[in-house]
Amino acid sequence: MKSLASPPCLRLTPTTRRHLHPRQPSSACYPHGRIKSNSLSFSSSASGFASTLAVVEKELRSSFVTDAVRHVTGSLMRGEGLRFAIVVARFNEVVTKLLLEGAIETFKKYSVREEDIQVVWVPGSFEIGVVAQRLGKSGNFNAVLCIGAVIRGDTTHYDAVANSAASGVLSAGINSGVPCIFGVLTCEDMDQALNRSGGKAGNKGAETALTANKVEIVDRAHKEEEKEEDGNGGFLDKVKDFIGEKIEGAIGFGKPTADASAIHIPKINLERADIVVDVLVKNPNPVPIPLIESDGRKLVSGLIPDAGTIKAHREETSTYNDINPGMIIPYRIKVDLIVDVPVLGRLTLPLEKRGEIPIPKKPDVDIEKIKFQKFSLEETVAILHVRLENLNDFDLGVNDLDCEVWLSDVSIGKAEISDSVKLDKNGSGLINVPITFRPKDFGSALWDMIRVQGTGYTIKGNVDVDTPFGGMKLPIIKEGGETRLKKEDDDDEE
Ligand SMILES: Nc1c(NC[C@H](O)[C@H](O)[C@H](O)CO)[nH]c(=O)[nH]c1=O
Ligand SMILES: CC(=O)[C@@H](O)COP(=O)(O)O
Repeated sequence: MKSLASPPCLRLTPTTRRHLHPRQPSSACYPHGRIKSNSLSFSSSASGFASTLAVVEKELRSSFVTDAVRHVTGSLMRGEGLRFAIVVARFNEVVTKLLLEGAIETFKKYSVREEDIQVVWVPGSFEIGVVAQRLGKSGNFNAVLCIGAVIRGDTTHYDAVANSAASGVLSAGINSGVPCIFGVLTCEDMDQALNRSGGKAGNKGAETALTANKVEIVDRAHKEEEKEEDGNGGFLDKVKDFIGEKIEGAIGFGKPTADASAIHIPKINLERADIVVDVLVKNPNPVPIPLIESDGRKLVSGLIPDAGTIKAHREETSTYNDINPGMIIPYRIKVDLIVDVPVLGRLTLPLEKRGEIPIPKKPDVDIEKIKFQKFSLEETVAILHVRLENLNDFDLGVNDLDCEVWLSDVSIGKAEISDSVKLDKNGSGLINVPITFRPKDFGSALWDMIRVQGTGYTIKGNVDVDTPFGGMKLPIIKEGGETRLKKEDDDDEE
């Protein structure tokens, strides 16, 4: 069996599902200034965390330091619109404060807006990873800077803290899908640390900010998103889904869904089938979302919702050779709709529908008899009693019939009906087709033939039928049949 690879015609009918998630105040999304503890994703529901987290949360509630950020002004270009979190260890604060200042100074140079920087203090470098991960997963930041200073003491404690900080930051990046930049100094002594926090070896905090602000970090995140739109369903797919759920829950932006809700076949014959697909796009967001394109083929574009229905811009034709009555042709429709959702960004909504189109067998046709109502050389009016037999395993509704009729070898004219008749599956039905002609035009042969009681006939034409799969025009033909000729008042039941 062959399959129609793509739909000949797409009609897309998106509908709306609005206000499922009431919009939250925007501060929940982009907090700035002194932040209320409930505006973060940290919550008391995180009871599964070790007691260290309780310490961290206490720190968080009491110690969001944003005053320093408030002093950051200016507007360069590159970092505008990027959002960063900075997790800073309070341990060795004399050093970490300088590192933080260096980081913020650098953001300032890169035009990151103060309201787009969130500073979170944690007790020590050991706690940085867990908080960085939660900030990364919040979906609110392009990158998370991790700042700390581990300075060797007398015991091996240094190694434990330094290694844990490094692996914690690494895990945070991997688990959240958001770059977590390692800005934790690991020094032999305080001198080394001060040299690296604005002293003669520079400021590692500033370098960390630079790394976070580097275009390739942000770009890399975008590229990964694009890859995800290929529908690979990889790691980033999951991350994005996760973020999507979080954001949906938190601020009301959610992933739209698309489904092929109905398939119509408005026209089918032995040469061509038109398939129309109704696509239902549900937009759970409180704002319209732009539908960018579908499958790179620009089938549709517009806002969902806007006026309600978005029409497909083009048709596609697939050729399927050797269509024969009685066949069942499988089809598969595959379209990727791409939408732009606030906060979540570009999402691909893959759409696939499979089905089967049966090609009906044309009805058998027979002129059972021809009854003459008016009988003269000038004008003869006859009723053709046409029996149609449905050879299919489904009902047919006959809506229209047009045909040309030959008696013997003489074409007596065209006839049509616009009555409806239902043919049960494998059943038959009778249609009365009126026809008017002038025997005079056909010479005496036809006239003689009409006067006898039976004759050969040919009928050719088309019937418009309704099937469970849509309306179709089917050919009818009967060549050289035999029929009885009757006067109107003759006994019908004979
Ligand atoms: N010694 C250093 C620490 N130690 C503290 C730990 O980071 C952690 O807060 C504590 O063990 C509770 O879990 N932290 C640093 O940042 N730098 C150090 O030199
Ligand atoms: C970096 C540290 O772990 C340090 O503060 C611990 O010092 P000590 O090894 O002397 O206990």
